[in-house]
Amino acid sequence: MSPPDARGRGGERRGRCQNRTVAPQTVTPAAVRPDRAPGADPLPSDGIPSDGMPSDPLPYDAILLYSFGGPNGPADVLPFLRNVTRGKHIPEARLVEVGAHYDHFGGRSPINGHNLELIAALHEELGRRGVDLPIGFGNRNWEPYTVDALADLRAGGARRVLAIVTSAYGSYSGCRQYRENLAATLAALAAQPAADDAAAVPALVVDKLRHYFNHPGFVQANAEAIADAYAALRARREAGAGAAGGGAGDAASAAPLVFVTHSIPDVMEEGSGAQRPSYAAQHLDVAALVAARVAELVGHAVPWRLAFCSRSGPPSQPWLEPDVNDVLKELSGEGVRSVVLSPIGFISDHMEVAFDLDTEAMETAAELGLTAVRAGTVSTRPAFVAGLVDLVLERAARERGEDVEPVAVGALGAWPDVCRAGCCRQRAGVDSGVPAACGEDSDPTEWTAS
Ligand SMILES: CC1=C(CCC(=O)O)c2cc3nc(cc4[nH]c(cc5[nH]c(cc1n2)c(C)c5CCC(=O)O)c(CCC(=O)O)c4C)C(CCC(=O)O)=C3C
Ligand SMILES: [Fe+2]
Repeated sequence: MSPPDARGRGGERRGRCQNRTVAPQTVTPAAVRPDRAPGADPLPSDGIPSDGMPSDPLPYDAILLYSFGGPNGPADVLPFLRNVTRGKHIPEARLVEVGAHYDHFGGRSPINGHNLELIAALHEELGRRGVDLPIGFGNRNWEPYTVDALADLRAGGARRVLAIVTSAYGSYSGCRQYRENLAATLAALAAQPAADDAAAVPALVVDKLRHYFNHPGFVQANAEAIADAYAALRARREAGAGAAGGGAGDAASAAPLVFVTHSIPDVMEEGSGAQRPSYAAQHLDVAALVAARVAELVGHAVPWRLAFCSRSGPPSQPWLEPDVNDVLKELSGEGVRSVVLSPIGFISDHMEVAFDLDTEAMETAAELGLTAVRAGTVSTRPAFVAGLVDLVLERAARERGEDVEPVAVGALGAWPDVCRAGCCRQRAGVDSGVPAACGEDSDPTEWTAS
């Protein structure tokens, strides 16, 4: 295997002082707590929601699971990559490199399958609460496309749709990019039927669910997945303890927790922080919460840090650091023998997780002689799914004019239902002029296809 520098990750960027580097942190159970009273947990650990959450979805008559998309077979890989990178100044060599990641997995991404599983789980949880809503599935970059999903929902009678974006955090990539694509989709949808009988086509209004990284369901599901990973690590160390000698279980307890998320360019990080705490600040907040909850679940403090993966763009452009592979080297240099990796930036095991973590970072760990266990994503864990349904019903209640407080944990507060003017620009302070739906700075006609 080639060294990490040859893979274009880390080498050229090390020591660049303008890069944002997130410092290592340690948290004990007492150090960081959710900012709510004990006993007021709206989501108990079994993931079954609290009493008192209304179960009326009106005014919404449909949900859209709105995601990134990924190739469904080898022939899709290059056209998908061209869709993703159009106008983004990603070097051609990077496209070839990323295309090869998909080749390792039969030319397909697991992302669409995972999103379909999430939809099934959402249907089940809604059903448990007596709610029957159609859920469409649409992607920004590949089939099934959002325009078809919304056209289907409209044909089925939907008039007001709540979009659940599969990105938990706010940044251009996880927020405004989705809103820009949605505005374009709604414009296309509005144009589509006009040729036949415009007057007969009802308006379709689409709202977007607020970011949910600091919702208790997301925090709880991540903590449970990490606690499972610590149990797996302990079992592995104990299985090897005969050869290695005593104390292996203790070594597993002390294993640091490395949270991993998608890197973004520094300018995008600045843009994400213009109206609300930035992308990196959101991750640091939720990481502290999750680590505190993990400490409760596993019964000991867990030292943690935040690392980044999946950097692209030219080497001259600074992106958030440190890279996960560099963090593994650093930990190894500090004498650490085992680690838990938690892909807290992603809600399911798609290609970034399958390749950048399970393949590449695991190779780095193996080279260093580190025992590494990768925690699961929130995926269809009950706490996460119930949390999303709570968020949908909570938003519906507010849209009906009811006085329902948005639920959030941590220090940053709930994200606004409607994005603030100028939020999550691609470059801090630069208005690209591209219309974006579902924001205070959106023209209302941009989230209405009529
Ligand atoms: C913050 C963030 C998320 C999390 C939020 C969210 O979930 O939306 C995310 C998710 C994803 N990113 C994905 C794939 C890709 N991202 C790329 C490129 C980029 N991502 C960026 C950021 C993010 N990306 C950025 C700043 C770029 C540079 C170009 C640009 O400014 O847009 C490229 C181009 C090649 C490369 O450069 O790697 C690909 C192929 C897939 C699908 C994986 C699959 O197929 O399973 C998913 C879920
Ligand atoms: Fe990406």
